[in-house]
Amino acid sequence: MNELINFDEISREKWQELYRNNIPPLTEEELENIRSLNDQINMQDVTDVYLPLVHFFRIYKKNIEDMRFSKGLFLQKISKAPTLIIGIAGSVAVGKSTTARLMQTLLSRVFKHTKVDLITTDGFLYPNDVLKEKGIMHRKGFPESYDMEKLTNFLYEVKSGKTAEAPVYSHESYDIVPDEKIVIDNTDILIVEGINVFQSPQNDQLYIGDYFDFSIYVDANEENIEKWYLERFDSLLALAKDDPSNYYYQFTKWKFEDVIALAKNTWRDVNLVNLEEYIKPTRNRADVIIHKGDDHFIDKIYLKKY
Ligand SMILES: Nc1ncnc2c1ncn2[C@@H]1O[C@H](COP(=O)(O)OP(=O)(O)O)[C@@H](O)[C@H]1O
Ligand SMILES: CC(C)(COP(=O)(O)O)[C@@H](O)C(=O)NCCC(=O)O
Repeated sequence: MNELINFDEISREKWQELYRNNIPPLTEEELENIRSLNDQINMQDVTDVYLPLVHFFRIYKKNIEDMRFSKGLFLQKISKAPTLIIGIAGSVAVGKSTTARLMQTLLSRVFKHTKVDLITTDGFLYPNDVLKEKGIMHRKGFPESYDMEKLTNFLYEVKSGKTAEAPVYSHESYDIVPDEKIVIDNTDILIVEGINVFQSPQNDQLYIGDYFDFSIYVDANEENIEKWYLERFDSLLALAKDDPSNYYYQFTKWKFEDVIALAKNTWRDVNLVNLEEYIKPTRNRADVIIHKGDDHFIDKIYLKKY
């Protein structure tokens, strides 16, 4: 069975055509600002793909606001608008963080006076000492390596309008950063990015999917993602070369072919297995799938039909 049967496949050309007329263009200066914030982004992707996506999200936003208003009339109680939460999922190294940062910038520009925050779910991984104690250090990124109850409580607090705190993970230390927190307060839109955002509950009470108002899955073929994983591994090594406190520093002393073998094995034995078993099966829960081809070029968009 085609697992994407529930989606309309839209080519990049058609997508940009569909939405072009509705889009107030960003100024050159605004585009330049986005580029300086995020040098990975191809400006053509911004105008052809991401701006239409932001405007598509507007439909969801309006729908949610109308529903809240109507419910308020029925209940004779007007409540404060809850934070809208956008989930962004996909494989390790597919480019979720890059997409999430770009969406954050665009949303806050297109919806003026809107506070848009971003957190990543790797902050909810158990710290390395807990993973070691549980004997699952080699399973980092798999469902059991996350404190899903903490993540669910965090999302509940955000939705309830309380001040909420998210822990922070660092690729450089390869661990949770002790005592560092991201504080979410009075946020209009929160983007939650991570490999596990559409995963199933660990018990019947918890389902984080209930908290997402709009969801995006970043997709690509496995050969490309492996390539991007290896390139990122390389960048992490380059960053680490003069910093003994960096987790990747140790590998900068290894022979080149041994480092490549380590990165390839980690991809094959950990991240690829995780992708096939736990991440890709959640793809059809997204409202929108962004499909990337070679060199991160977005070639197709899939929209959920029902
Ligand atoms: N649009 C893009 N163009 C070029 N490189 C990109 C793009 N998106 C991501 N990358 C690169 O691909 C690698 C993985 O991206 P990242 O955002 O870190 O992935 P994730 O958050 O999914 O693990 C990084 O090296 C990043 O610089
Ligand atoms: C911490 C992560 C699970 C987070 O994923 P990401 O933010 O890179 O998508 C991943 O980067 C990771 O460390 N995986 C474990 C195996 C490895 O060292 O790549």
